[in-house]
Amino acid sequence: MSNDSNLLITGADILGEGRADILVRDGVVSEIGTGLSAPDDVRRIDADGLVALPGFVDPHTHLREPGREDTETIASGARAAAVGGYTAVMAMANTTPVTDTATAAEWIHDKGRRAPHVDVFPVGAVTKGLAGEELAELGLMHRSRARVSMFSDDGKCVHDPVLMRRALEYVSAFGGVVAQHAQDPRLAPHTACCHEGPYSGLLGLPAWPAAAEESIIARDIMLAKAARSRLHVCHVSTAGSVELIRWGKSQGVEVTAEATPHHLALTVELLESYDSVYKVNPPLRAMEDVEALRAGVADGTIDVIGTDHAPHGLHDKQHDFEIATFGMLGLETALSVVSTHLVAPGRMTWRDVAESMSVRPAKLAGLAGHGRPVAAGEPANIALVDPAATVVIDREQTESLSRNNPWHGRELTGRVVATVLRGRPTYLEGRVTDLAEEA
Ligand SMILES: NC(=O)N[C@@H](CC(=O)O)C(=O)O
Ligand SMILES: [Zn+2]
Ligand SMILES: [Zn+2]
Repeated sequence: MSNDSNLLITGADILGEGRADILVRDGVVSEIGTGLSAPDDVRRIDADGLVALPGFVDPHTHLREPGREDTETIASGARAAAVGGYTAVMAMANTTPVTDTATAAEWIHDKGRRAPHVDVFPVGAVTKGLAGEELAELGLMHRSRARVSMFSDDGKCVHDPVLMRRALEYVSAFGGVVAQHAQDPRLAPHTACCHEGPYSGLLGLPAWPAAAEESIIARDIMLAKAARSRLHVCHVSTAGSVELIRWGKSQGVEVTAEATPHHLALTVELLESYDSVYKVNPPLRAMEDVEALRAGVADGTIDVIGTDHAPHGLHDKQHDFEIATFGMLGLETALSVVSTHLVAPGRMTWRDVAESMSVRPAKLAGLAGHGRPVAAGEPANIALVDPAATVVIDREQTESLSRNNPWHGRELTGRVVATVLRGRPTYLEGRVTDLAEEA
């Protein structure tokens, strides 16, 4: 009887550094070499011309379950993740109800384990109900079955410095990390939706100044330093933020940072269309910010690339720009955007992509079975990428339940061809694999 987690991948270019076959037994890489063979009943993937990378780990995904299952479920988000080459995703806490208790975290964790296409891990809220007033049960979430070690009020900023300090101190006891959505709510209130600069004036849209992000990052770096704790900065968007993080690292502060594919490629000029698909938090910035983010990713100041996949329904997006919801899809297109804007121009190697999309996000979130090298003895979590393929993105061709795709109609270079989770293909030949929900 054939085991569906046995696999032979032939002729893959591992990290873009040399061709080899990859033999998988019982979900684990058993051998890497040339001319490997396997019994006839073992599934084969011909990876001629494809680059093999460790399966991607998204440190920042919004699934909308529980609460808005019309826009994304754990299962649909998991399928979209498989299309994008992901084998693990961190599910943000801003669901309804919020993931702010051990019970809620275990619910996501258990449901995530049954989603067969990707490993889903809950992020815990920092404050109860994301209200920014009282710490959530951080310790209980960590000691629960879900073993939460990453905490975030993402969507909202933990703006009270005393609360932020306590959160950092609290999680340092168990090596946890606080992931901050850096937005000072006085400098950039919820109405702010356009990068402050010539365009906010020209378009007459409420301005979101760079200082609203940078002042929180500067403050949090000082708090993390004093607490000797770990700070992660979500979706960094300005050149000044990159400078601050570079400085924090040079001081030995344990600060990590994330950039999204959209902030690495798209700019504020797109808001001229008033198309709400471009409305996102933090907002699309100027080209000099994009350049600084790219340089930050290339030199490792920005540790990880996170999608901030944020599905929204038509009814929430189809409004005037100022009242539409914030956020854009990202899981299915992330690799293609990174390949087009960073790998093809020579700013990043495939090894660098493996670091920022798999190895470092897994470390950040404390995931043991992910972000491991493609090597014998390691779990067979692998993304196979065709670096030469060009794709024209079509928002209707998606596993997501939402359509707020800012890449619609754009041509990108490089795409995921297959995703393997513990030896089982979750995505192959342009299709998500039929896998039964686990019991
Ligand atoms: N990025 C967004 O614009 N939206 C996110 C929240 C967030 O990441 O801040 C969402 O949950 O929709
Ligand atoms: Zn956010
Ligand atoms: Zn987010």
